[in-house]
Amino acid sequence: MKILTSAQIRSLDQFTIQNEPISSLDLMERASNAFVGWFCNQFVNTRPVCVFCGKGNNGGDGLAIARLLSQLSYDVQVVVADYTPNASDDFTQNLDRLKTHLNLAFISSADQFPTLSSQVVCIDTLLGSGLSRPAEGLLAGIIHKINALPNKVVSVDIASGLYMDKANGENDPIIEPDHTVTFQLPKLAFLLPQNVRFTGEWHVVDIGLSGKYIQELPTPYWFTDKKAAEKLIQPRGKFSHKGTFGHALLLAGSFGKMGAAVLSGRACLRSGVGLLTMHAPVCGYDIIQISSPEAMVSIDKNDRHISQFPDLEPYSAVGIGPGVGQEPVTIALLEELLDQVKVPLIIDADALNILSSNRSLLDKLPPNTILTPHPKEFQRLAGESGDEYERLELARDFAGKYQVIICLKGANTAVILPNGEVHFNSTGNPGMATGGTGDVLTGIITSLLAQKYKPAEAAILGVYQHGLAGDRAAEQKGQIALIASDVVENLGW
Ligand SMILES: NC(=O)C1=CN([C@@H]2O[C@H](COP(=O)(O)OP(=O)(O)OC[C@H]3O[C@@H](n4cnc5c(N)ncnc54)[C@H](O)[C@@H]3O)[C@@H](O)[C@H]2O)[C@@H](O)CC1
Ligand SMILES: Nc1ncnc2c1ncn2[C@@H]1O[C@H](COP(=O)(O)OP(=O)(O)O)[C@@H](O)[C@H]1O
Ligand SMILES: [K+]
Repeated sequence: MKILTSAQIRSLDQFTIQNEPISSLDLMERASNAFVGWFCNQFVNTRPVCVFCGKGNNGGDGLAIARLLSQLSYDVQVVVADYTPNASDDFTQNLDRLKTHLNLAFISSADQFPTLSSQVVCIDTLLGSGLSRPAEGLLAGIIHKINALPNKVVSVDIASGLYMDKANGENDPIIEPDHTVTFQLPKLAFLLPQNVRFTGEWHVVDIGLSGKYIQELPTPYWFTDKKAAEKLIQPRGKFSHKGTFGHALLLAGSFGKMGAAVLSGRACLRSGVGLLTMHAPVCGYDIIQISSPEAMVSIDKNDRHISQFPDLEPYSAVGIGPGVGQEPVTIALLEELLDQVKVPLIIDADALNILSSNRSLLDKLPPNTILTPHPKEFQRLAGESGDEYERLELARDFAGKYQVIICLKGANTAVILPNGEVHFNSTGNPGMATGGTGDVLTGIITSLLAQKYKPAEAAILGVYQHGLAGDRAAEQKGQIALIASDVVENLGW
């Protein structure tokens, strides 16, 4: 799915209105119906509702939603923030449709904020995608009052006061909803951890905006949903054999960190590779042979750290990093590997830290190498950034400069391609914030690279499947009990 800017959404609304064609009032009705469909599944009609409306089209949605909910026997109260004499046309028309039926108040001061029982569900339609400056005055006052309530709050399209596609100021008044129900497409703001308070759980409802026009609109930002991910999976042919699915080489582990090697090796095997060879220091031999009988082992001359790699000729992809440490012998190995490797490569964990402290190696990265930093590793690699929008830009610059693919890990891991595209992941959960889950991801992506998935596809699909396995694991064990091995065991293709 694409993620568009607020300006693009505006032009998409306009295109749909002109070309479907549909009147903007009817489109508002459709959007409001889509919201009400979601709302009725979430809150039964014994819950009273208070809709807070601005005077733009988001507020127009609010008025239409109030009418539709009252027709469904919800007890509905409407509060309009009278901050401007200028209301949008569709707001005014919806006000006419509503006026006579409902408990409706215009307020011009936050002191007139109603007293609400804690059962009341607040629907926030003060400001939507048209936000052009931080909320202030009356709107800010109402936002603060709503945020101070213990009540459930649902924002329509986007929390009032939150920009869709750029950073807010630290003290901007913004609604802190329990849910956001957004129209048609996810918004960039929802995908960045700094906005978590201002999104709650978010949900996308279809309002039938032109799919053809969405296809035409250029954007660097994408959201990898189930449909997008499943399209990337290559089915296995009936006459395929293990040679069809490549031979992966994983360089991983050191004394005390052989678990990282085992986790990435098992994830690699569970992701469809034909053959796997794991290269490890002497201390890892028994551990790998016993824990991963399906893998072959190549043993280093060094007891505790890897210092060499086998002849690369048989391998179709190489993964390096999980648990390798940063000993001088391993730094030398990485340099030699970068000089020699001709097949797709993924670099993770300590191998990334080696790149950060030996920056001349960055110029040796083969094009389309995949780097999988968590935020701290990314900061070591690329430097500080003021906020997460800036960090995204930094990552795009870095990916372009070195022609590499960056998987910036976290909730909604962002896969950033050399051409500047950013693909946000839709799977995964906080149960995965536990040691070793990153090693699992490295194994999965190494496996896909060995099977000749294009590096960009291997990164996007690998990140998706990793999160999906984490979600399945969390269903079984719960998020708190989840460990990295559970992610491996729940890989399913
Ligand atoms: N036909 C359409 O365009 C559709 C629009 N829809 C709704 O319309 C919303 C966008 O409507 P609008 O563009 O009217 O935007 P808003 O409802 O966000 O209202 C913005 C209006 O207030 C002004 N404004 C912006 N920031 C302000 C601030 N801080 N303080 C005071 N005034 C401020 C703007 O100049 C603009 O006139 C969407 O979020 C969505 O809810 C939906 O009904 C779907 C169809
Ligand atoms: N809150 C979260 N929601 C979704 N996924 C998460 C969350 N926290 C961590 N993860 C995922 O777990 C993995 C953690 O990787 P990493 O930090 O490298 O761990 P380790 O080094 O211990 O293996 C990443 O793939 C990341 O996307
Ligand atoms: K809103």
